[in-house]
Amino acid sequence: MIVEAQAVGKEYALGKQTVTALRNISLSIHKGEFMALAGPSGSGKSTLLNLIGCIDTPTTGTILIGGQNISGKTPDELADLRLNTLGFVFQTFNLLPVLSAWENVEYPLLQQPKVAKKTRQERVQHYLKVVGLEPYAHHRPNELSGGQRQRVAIARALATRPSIVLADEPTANLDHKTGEGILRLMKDLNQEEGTTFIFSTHDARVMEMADRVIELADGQIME
Ligand SMILES: Nc1ncnc2c1ncn2[C@@H]1O[C@H](COP(=O)(O)OP(=O)(O)OP(=O)(O)O)[C@@H](O)[C@H]1O
Repeated sequence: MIVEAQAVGKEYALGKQTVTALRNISLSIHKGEFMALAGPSGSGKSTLLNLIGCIDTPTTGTILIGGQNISGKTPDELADLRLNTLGFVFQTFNLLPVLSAWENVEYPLLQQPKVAKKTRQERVQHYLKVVGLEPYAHHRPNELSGGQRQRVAIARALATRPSIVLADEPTANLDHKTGEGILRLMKDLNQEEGTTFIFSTHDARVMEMADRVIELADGQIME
């Protein structure tokens, strides 16, 4: 199993109140799975992705990534895991506005000292090509369309060769045709490189392409 959640719960403190976002989630994800998390708004999809992505920690229960319990890890070890094992595509893309498409994709690679300059440049070029953005390498995010920005974010998430890509609503904010292209691209990478994909979605096309759809409601997995 590449990802395991064991009886995971997550509560947020909101003023004096406690919001329960996830309750008793147990889930195993195989290496190479193309998996969708579905469910209504507020059902806990983003929360679960953030926990698997080590961006946040569960209130109760355990998450294992590649067999390793992440709650025992130091902040440095978690940063390392995020950098080397996980790729994250956020709904808002989170590109750095002052950097070009090329530099945005290169950025996480600069933090991998083991990747030599030549390899780094080949990787950036390769992934920009994979997402069809070679001609836009020197454009900044505000000089790109929404779909193009989304593709830069995907190239950036893939360039570090993560074994797991987490994507929060990868086709939201995109027109039908662009969304279809992005999905196809992710499915091809899944099949060619064996990358595990886990995404949250409301999109029926995404669910159709998935190997498995897990349905959340009110912070729980529906049977
Ligand atoms: N930082 C936070 N503080 C307080 N409550 C939060 C926080 N983040 C999420 N929640 C609450 O946790 C629950 C789950 O939210 P989450 O964002 O995981 O849902 P979602 O299924 O991803 O929704 P959507 O489809 O609208 O993105 C919601 O009730 C939400 O209001």
